[in-house]
Amino acid sequence: MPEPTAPRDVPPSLVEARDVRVSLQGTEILHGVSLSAAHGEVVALMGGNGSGKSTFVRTLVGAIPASAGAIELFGAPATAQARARLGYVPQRLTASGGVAATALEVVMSGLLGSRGDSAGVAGRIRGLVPPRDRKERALKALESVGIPDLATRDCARMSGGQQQRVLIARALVRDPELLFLDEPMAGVDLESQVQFAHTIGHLKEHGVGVVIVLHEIGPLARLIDRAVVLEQGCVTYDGPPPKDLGVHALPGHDHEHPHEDPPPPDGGALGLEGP
Ligand SMILES: Nc1ncnc2c1ncn2[C@@H]1O[C@H](COP(=O)(O)OP(=O)(O)OP(=O)(O)O)[C@@H](O)[C@H]1O
Repeated sequence: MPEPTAPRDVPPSLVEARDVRVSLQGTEILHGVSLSAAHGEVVALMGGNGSGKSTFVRTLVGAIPASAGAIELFGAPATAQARARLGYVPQRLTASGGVAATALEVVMSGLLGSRGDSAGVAGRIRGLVPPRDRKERALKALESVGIPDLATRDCARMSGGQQQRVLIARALVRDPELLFLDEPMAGVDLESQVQFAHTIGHLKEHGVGVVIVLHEIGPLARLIDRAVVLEQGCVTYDGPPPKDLGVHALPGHDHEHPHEDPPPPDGGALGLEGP
């Protein structure tokens, strides 16, 4: 008799969304969108303005309900407890929201209501982060995005790039296993982008999954495992980012470059149309 086959040790996807539909104010915005990300995988979510990227991310993190489809987190249907294991940096938010707060305070606010300690998820389930540990963890998170020296600086007096880093630190302080970032590079200078790429590389090495909305791949090129492209609420591409064609051939690249030849009428290698 043959030996029973041992189950294959395939780790579940950190996020698995299947045929997700979302309607906002009576209009269907997402028409059956699927996406997955595994441990250590960096997935770029791309597409033109209004294609549904932010709506999709907000649905995945539980900010908007899906009208149909399935969302699994860590191999099981998404629950509030599973969502506590996520990090999320929304689009175009200023770090302090106009209220005077230091970087340290903003990052520490990421721990309010979260459960955790230095033991990570296991600790999160055991209890709240003790107040005495919060400052230390917030400082470590600021260090990981390269701005420990700005800890006591008022966020309202920081540059856009610095504020963006504070918000990323606020997401990281929760020790997320899966991170959603909505256009974290928008309005951020090249130095900050390089620092940001370094942070993402570090997370990737530690098995964190990252879903990141991008228009420009920039310094992240070497870290991105897969690109998923949305067009009018549907996925039109899901595969490796084309390596040999450079940033300008990537889906979602909708900036004009007058010094370059116009894109081919079929929209290039991925069959995407320009703006
Ligand atoms: N609260 C809302 N109510 C109704 N429609 C909305 C709402 N939020 C977004 N939409 C619409 O949903 C569509 C997708 O918007 P979304 O912000 O998800 O696109 P996006 O791909 O993230 O765009 P961008 O690249 O400009 O950020 C757009 O047509 C937008 O007008």
